Amino acid sequence: MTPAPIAVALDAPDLDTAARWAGLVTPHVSTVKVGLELYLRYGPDVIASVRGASGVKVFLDLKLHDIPNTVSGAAKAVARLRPSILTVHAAGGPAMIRAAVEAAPHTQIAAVTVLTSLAEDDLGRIGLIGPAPDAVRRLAALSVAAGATALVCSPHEVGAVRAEVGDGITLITPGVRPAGAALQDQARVATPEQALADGADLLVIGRPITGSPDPGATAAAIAASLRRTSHA
Ligand SMILES: O=c1ccn([C@@H]2O[C@H](COP(=O)(O)O)[C@@H](O)[C@H]2O)c(=O)[nH]1
Repeated sequence: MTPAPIAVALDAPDLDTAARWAGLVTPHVSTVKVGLELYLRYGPDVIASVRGASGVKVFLDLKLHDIPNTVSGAAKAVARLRPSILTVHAAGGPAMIRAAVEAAPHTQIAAVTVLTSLAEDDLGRIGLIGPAPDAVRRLAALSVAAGATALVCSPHEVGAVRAEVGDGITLITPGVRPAGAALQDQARVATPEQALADGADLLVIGRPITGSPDPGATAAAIAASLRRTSHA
């Protein structure tokens, strides 16, 4: 069975838990995601631990955001770990995005547009001109022009972003919640089935899987539901 286009966010407090979750979900999903919590605690070793023997793709979600020279050095430092995807903030601007792209030629650079935890009325407070789909589309276009080949946006904007950037760009959506699941700190959300139908290539799902009593079974159930709806 082809693994589902899901990146499970391994936001765990310790490496054993993260490696255990990775082992449970990797038969069912294409990718596991390492974020700030795990990387800042354990450093580069975490990548080999979660990759394990399965060879699952590892998405390194560090959301780099600094001046171009600093981001270039940081991207170069982690490129040797061969993550499949590395994130930078689109708000860092075109020169910064370009610096990451050039520093990590074997890793897909994904630009994070507007965090999925931000609601429409948060945008003005952080100086973004909304509404969210407009802000996301502007940041998406700028990022692709700077060389990013992947974008992170919420499922709410994925259709508009696809129309803006075309088919060759990988669209990644966090803010994914199975029907009835708690939203927690996510604001702009949709179900896995809806996000995929609207054009997402990779769904980021963390706590609905890792917080469930059986992460392997939950990942398998979401993967099966995606297969059913995409063939319907
Ligand atoms: O806009 C963004 C960018 C990244 N994330 C990350 O995705 C996961 C989501 O986890 P859940 O438990 O499914 O909420 C998490 O690691 C974030 O750092 C995001 O949520 N939104």
